[in-house]
Amino acid sequence: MCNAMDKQQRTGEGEQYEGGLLCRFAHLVLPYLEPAGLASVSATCKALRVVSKAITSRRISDASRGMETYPISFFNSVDSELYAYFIYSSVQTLPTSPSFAGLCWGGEIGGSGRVRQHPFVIRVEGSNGCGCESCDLDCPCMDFSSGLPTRECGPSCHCGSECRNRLTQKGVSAKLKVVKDRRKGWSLVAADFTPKGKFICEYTGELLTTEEARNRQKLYDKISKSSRFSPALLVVREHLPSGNVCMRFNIDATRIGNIARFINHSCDGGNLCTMIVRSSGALLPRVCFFSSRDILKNEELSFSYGDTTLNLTGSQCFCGSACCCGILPSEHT
Ligand SMILES: C[S@@+](CC[C@H](N)C(=O)[O-])C[C@H]1O[C@@H](n2cnc3c(N)ncnc32)[C@H](O)[C@@H]1O
Repeated sequence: MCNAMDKQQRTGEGEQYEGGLLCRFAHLVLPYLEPAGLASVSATCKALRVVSKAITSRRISDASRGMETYPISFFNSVDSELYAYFIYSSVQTLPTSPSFAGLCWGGEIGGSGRVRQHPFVIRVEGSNGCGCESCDLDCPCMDFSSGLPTRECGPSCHCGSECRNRLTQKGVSAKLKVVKDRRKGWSLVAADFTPKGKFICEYTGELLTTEEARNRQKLYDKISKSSRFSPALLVVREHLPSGNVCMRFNIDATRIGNIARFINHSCDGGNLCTMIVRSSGALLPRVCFFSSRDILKNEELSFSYGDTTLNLTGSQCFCGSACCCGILPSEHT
C-alpha cells in the first residue's frame, strides 16, 4: 500500500492528497510505536521514513517530550542506540497492568499528552492545608528543619501552583542530559553547574504494591540474565519516628517514569541525596533528589542504591569511586 501511495504522490494531484493523508495519519499513529516498530514502518516507503525520522530526532533531542522546562537530550558515542524508549511521566502513576508478560509496551504518550495530569495520585479528602495567600516562613506547611524541604503545600492548600513552598512540584529544575556510558549504560549528567542544595527532580514511575514489585523484580532479574536490560525499580524505606514502623514505597520507572530513571548508583553515595517530601492533602509522599554538593557541568549525577552489603549474585558495579565494592546493591524483595 505504501509503495502505491508513494507512486501516487509522484504522479497526480488527487493522489498527492492521499499521500498527504497518509503523512497526517502517520504523524498521529507513529509516535505510539517503539523504536523497532518505527524502524520497520520506516522501511516501507519514503513518506513514512520522513515521518519516522522526525519522530526519532524529537525523541533524541528531548527525553521528556516537551514535558519539562528544559529539553533533556540523549548523547551516545558508544554504540548505535539513539535513545532509550520509555513512556515519560512527570508525576507518579498507578500501575497500568499487573506483571506485564514481556517487554513489549506500546502506547507512547507523545509531546502533547501526559500519562496522568494530576499532581498527586491519591488525595485525602477533607484534609487541612494552609490558608495563606502567599506562603512565607510562617506557613504551617513549611518544614526546612533538615535544611531541605520535607513538607510542602499541596492539594488542600489555598495557595496556588506559584507558591514558593511547592519547590518539588514544578518538574525538573536543573539543566540535564542523558549520556551513554560504555559500562553503566545511559547516565544522567549535569548540563550546567548545579549548586549544592538544588532540587533536581522527583523519581516518578508506577507506584506498586510490594507484591507487584516482587513479581516485577523477579521478571526483571530473569530478563537481565539473558539480555542487556536496565530495570529502574526503586524501593525506598522510611523509618517512622516510632522506630518500629517502616513505610515502603515501590516506584517502577522501567516503562513509565521520568528522567530520574537514568540516575546510576555510586558506592560513595554520589552527589545526590534523596528526600521524602510530603504535601498537605496528598496521601502519598514523593521521593525527590537534591544535589548534596556543588556539581560541575558534565559531571554525572548519582546516588547510592542501597546498602552495598555484598550480594554475590548482583551485577558488577562500575561507579569508579574509591570505595566501590564492585557489586551493585540489589533489592532483596
Ligand atoms: C535505574 S537504571 C539507571 C540507568 C541505566 N544505566 C540505563 O541505561 O537505563 C539502573 C541500571 O543501571 C545500571 N547501573 C547503574 N549504576 C551502575 C553502576 N554503578 N555500575 C554498573 N551499572 C550500573 C544497571 O544496569 C542498573 O540495573
